Amino acid sequence: MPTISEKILSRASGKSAAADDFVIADIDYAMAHDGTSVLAVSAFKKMDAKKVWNPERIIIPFDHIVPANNETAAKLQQSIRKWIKEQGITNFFDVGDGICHQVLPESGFAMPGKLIIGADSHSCTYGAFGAFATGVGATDMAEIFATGKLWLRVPRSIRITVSGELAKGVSAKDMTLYIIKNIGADGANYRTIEYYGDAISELSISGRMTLCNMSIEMGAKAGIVPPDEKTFEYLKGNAREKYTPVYADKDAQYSEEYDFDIGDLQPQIARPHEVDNVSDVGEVTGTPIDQVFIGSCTNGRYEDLEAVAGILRGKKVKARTIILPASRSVLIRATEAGIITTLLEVGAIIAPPGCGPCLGAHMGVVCEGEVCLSTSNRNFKGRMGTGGLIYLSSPETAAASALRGEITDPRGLYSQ
Ligand SMILES: CC(C)[C@H](C(=O)O)[C@@H](O)C(=O)O
Ligand code: SF4
Repeated sequence: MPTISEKILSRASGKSAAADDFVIADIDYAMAHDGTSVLAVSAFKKMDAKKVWNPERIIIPFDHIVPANNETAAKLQQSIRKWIKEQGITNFFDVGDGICHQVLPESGFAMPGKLIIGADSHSCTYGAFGAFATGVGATDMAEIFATGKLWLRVPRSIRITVSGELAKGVSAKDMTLYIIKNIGADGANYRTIEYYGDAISELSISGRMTLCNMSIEMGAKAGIVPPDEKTFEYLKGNAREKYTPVYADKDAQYSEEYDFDIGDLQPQIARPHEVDNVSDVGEVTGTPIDQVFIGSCTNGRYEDLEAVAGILRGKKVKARTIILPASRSVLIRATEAGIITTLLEVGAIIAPPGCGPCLGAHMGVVCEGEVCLSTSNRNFKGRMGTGGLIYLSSPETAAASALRGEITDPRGLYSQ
């Protein structure tokens, strides 16, 4: 009996497909950003393709190196803007609009039951809305641009059930890091993770995006939260088109099943240089930090900035603190709520929406020996600058640590 992936990929390929089958699927939406569109367009041209299959189903947000940091980036971005015009692609989000994985959901492209492919590994974020969404390389994207189709092996599925209530100061990111610690960085290779349980239902849409976003950090092809009232509420007046929610059958076959209880969960930290090198914050408390980065497609949303401002309000940061809201609309909302003023007053730097320091591109690159606490999703060696050490945490832990200039447990900082 089918899982969510089997159902979505059966619908998209027009045949009844089970795990391990190969299918050629029709893509609902395809995304490439400034980084990968350059390669995808070059492959598209090499294939001698002339016109994209459907200019309305291609989405191109510029987010990785925005605004352009040098002439090379400016030139590449110029060439993609030109191609977008030639092709009549309407869903173009230029510099400053935000990170692809934030912009797509905000713009109503991430819908239950859809098959969404992005030329970016964190495209699995859209699983937070019940879509089957995954990342591919630029040449696969070129094939989609040309034909609207992609071959896929239908993934086996893992069922993860999470129960219990998160304590104050402990959030979706801690839950996510804890799951990664237990599953391991390759523990879900080429699987779809389906997330269930009261702790998942309790998560906000933003929290579900954090969780699904990091499914790739366990090797997963996709991570899906079955859609519920919160999903439908978010999509009201926002969804691009009609959608049909897809759920697994009761007796669906899972390759592995895991149960977690997060009732006693402590804030979690991923230590350098692996995402699954996770411990309770208590084990690293007091580690001096040079920089705090709050942002990325994992934790740069309004809810994250609100949590950070709640901890920092009226105080002063000791570590340099760089904040990039995930999108223009996050920045507008945070501005209107006074959060941006609060963050500026505490001594933080607000940079324009985009990926920025997350991948060591610009606006917060670290050097040899520097320690950065980041709310992003990867702490690979050298990612934010050669020789830099990256710890990953929740926005709450990042804020508390910024205040002290060392890794700090955020619990207990609330009513001071
Ligand atoms: C640049 C891009 C291809 C890359 C990805 O696919 O994930 C980036 O977004 C990242 O997070 O490392
Ligand atoms: S914010 Fe970071 S992880 Fe997300 S898409 Fe950008 S570079 Fe990749």
